[in-house]
Amino acid sequence: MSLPWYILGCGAMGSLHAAQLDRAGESVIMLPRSTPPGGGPLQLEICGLSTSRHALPWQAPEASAPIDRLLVLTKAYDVAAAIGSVARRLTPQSQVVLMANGMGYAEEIAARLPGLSLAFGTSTQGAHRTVDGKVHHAGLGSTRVGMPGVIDAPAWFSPLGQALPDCEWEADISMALWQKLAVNCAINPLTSLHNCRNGELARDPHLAQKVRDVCGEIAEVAEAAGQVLPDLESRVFSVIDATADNRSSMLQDVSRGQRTEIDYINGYLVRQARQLAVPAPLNEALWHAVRDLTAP
Ligand SMILES: NC(=O)C1=CN([C@@H]2O[C@H](COP(=O)(O)OP(=O)(O)OC[C@H]3O[C@@H](n4cnc5c(N)ncnc54)[C@H](OP(=O)(O)O)[C@@H]3O)[C@@H](O)[C@H]2O)C=CC1
Ligand SMILES: CC(C)(CO)C(=O)C(=O)O
Repeated sequence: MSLPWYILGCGAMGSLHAAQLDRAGESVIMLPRSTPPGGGPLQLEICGLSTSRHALPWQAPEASAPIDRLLVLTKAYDVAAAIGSVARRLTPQSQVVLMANGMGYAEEIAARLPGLSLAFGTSTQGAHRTVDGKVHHAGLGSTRVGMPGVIDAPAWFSPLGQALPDCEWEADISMALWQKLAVNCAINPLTSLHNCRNGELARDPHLAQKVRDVCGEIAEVAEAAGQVLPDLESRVFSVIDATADNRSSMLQDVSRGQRTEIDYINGYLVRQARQLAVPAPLNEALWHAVRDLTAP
């Protein structure tokens, strides 16, 4: 058996990934931020598109065992603090895989913990926590994992690639992350502000034009940052089609009055645009409008 996979962020996606690794026979150790009730193994029940039950070992973040393989599945705004809570257990040999939506948290980690080996994942699986404490597997999807500049999959990736459905090493992860950023920059704030499902962004001509305008701004910022994004608009519309019935994760956060990931989505794009002196007024407006929606 390979080294254990530690899971930081034991919510919907963390639980789903833990279950998929456990089903594949991998050793999994959960890192919940508070002690699970009863103190015994952490009980997980997955329902929906896949069903299984798991009793998984867990450790407090401040335990002392070194962490060799760490999968981080918190929200973007919690990534740096969550990794900080296990920083003493990480070594230059540790492999950290960051799976949150958005961009910008890698820079926060590099500033606080320079020298960590970071890989990035992007997933189109879907999951949410249910009121009775289960995790509903709501969307089959694929996962791409990679490290900037690393073309071939390193050995540590193999068990992860086999455990998660349709999970492959991505030779150009920077492009994949920019493409996912563009998808989230266009779909998430517009669906949140117009309280609509993803598909409405293609059906309503006014919203469809906004999607095109957001994509245009992103393509220019990305290009100034050295990242060409071919066919961006049609890729974003394909995701809108494929997820037409979804309520985006941001719309769900807004509906529950929870913090959104906007600072790491359109907010990240605008910070890049400012640094590169490229105008991005529409992304800036969307960033502020969504922040206003959830302002205390
Ligand atoms: N859900 C989905 O379908 C998809 C989600 N994503 C992305 O995956 C990421 C995770 O999303 P999701 O699973 O839905 O989010 P959840 O809110 O369900 O889970 C986040 C988890 O992170 C934990 N957490 C927060 N801060 C810390 C910390 N400092 N230390 C340890 N754990 C911490 C939370 O703990 P606690 O339970 O104590 O609050 C919670 O369990 C997001 O970036 C999201 O955009 C991407 C694709 C699809
Ligand atoms: C792809 C999309 C837009 C699906 O809803 C998503 O990633 C999200 O909701 O955060």
